Amino acid sequence: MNKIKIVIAGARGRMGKEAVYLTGRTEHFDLVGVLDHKHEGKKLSDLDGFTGYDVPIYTDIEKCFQTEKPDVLIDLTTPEFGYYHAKTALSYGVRPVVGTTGFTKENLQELEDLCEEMNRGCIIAPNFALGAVLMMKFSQIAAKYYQDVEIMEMHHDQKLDAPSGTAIKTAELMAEVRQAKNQGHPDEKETIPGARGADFDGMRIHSTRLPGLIAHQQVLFGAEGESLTIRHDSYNRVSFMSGVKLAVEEVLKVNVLVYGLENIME
Ligand SMILES: NC(=O)C1=CN([C@@H]2O[C@H](COP(=O)(O)OP(=O)(O)OC[C@H]3O[C@@H](n4cnc5c(N)ncnc54)[C@H](OP(=O)(O)O)[C@@H]3O)[C@@H](O)[C@H]2O)C=CC1
Ligand SMILES: O=C(O)C1=N[C@H](C(=O)O)C[C@H](O)C1
Repeated sequence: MNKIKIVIAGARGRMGKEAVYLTGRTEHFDLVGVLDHKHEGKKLSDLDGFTGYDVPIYTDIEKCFQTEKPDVLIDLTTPEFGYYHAKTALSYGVRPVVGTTGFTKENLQELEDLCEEMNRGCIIAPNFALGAVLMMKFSQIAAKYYQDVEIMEMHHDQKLDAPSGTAIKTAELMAEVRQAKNQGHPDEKETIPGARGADFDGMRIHSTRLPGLIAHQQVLFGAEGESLTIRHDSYNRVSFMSGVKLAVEEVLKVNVLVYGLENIME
C-alpha cells in the first residue's frame, strides 16, 4: 500500500500533537510537513515534544503544498484559518480532513461547491470520537419519540467556540426528525439574559467551560414521569484519533464534502 502523504495544520496544539503521534504510529501514514503561523524555517523536531519528527514547518500554505504535494491536510487550528486552509487545500487538489469547529453554514456550502468543482473529497468532523458520533445518532433516534430535549455540552476553558461543533451537529441531526417545539414554557422570561441557553430550532443548548474538563455532552430528553439521558465523555484527546485515522483513509475515496463522521462509519 502506498503511504498517505499528510500535512498537519495546528501540529503544536492539543489535538494537533496527538495527530502527529497518530502519523508516527500508523504504518501507512507519512507526515511530510506541518503548517504553522510561527517557526518558519525550523523542523518540527526542533520543538519540544516532537523528537524524531524531522519534517519542515511551513507558514506559507501554498509553498507547503507546492513543495510537499500531500494527499491529505489535517486541520486542527481555528475556524478562521481552518476554513482558509481547507479552501486552499482543495484548490491544490489536496483533500482536507477538518476537525476545527466553528464553521458557518456559508463556509460549509462554499466548501461543498469547491469539492464539486475540484472533484475532490473533504471530511469535516465536528467530533472524531466514535462514541460521540454514536451519542449524536442515538439522540437523533430518541428525538423521533421525544420532542422535549435540551443539550448540555461541557468543555475545557481554553475552547474558543460556543456552542461546540458537536452540540450544533447533534441539534441539526435531531431537527431533521423532531416534531418542532419551542422548549420550555411559552411565557418564560430570562431575568438574566442567556439563562436559557442558545436556541436552535426551539431546542436549548447550554455550554459549560471549566478547567479539568476535556469534552463532554449530555442530551436530556423529558416526558411525563420519565427522562432519558444520552451522554458521552472524552477523557483525553487520544479518544479522537481513531476517527481521525478513519477520516484520512476515507477522504481519499470520496469526491464530495462529508460533514459528520456518521456518514462514513460502517
Ligand atoms: N473534531 C474533533 O473531534 C475535535 C475538534 N477540536 C477542534 O480542533 C480545533 C483545535 O483545538 P485544540 O487542539 O484544542 O486547540 P489548540 O489551541 O490547542 O491548537 C490550535 C493550534 O493551531 C495553531 N494555529 C493557530 N493559527 C494557526 C494558523 N494560521 N496556521 C497554523 N496553525 C495555527 C495554534 O498555534 P498558537 O497556539 O501559537 O496560536 C495551536 O497550536 C478547535 O477548533 C477545536 O474545537 C478539538 C478537539 C476534538
Ligand atoms: O474544542 C474541543 O476541545 C472540542 N471541540 C469539538 C467540538 O466543538 O465539538 C469536539 C470535542 O467536543 C472537543
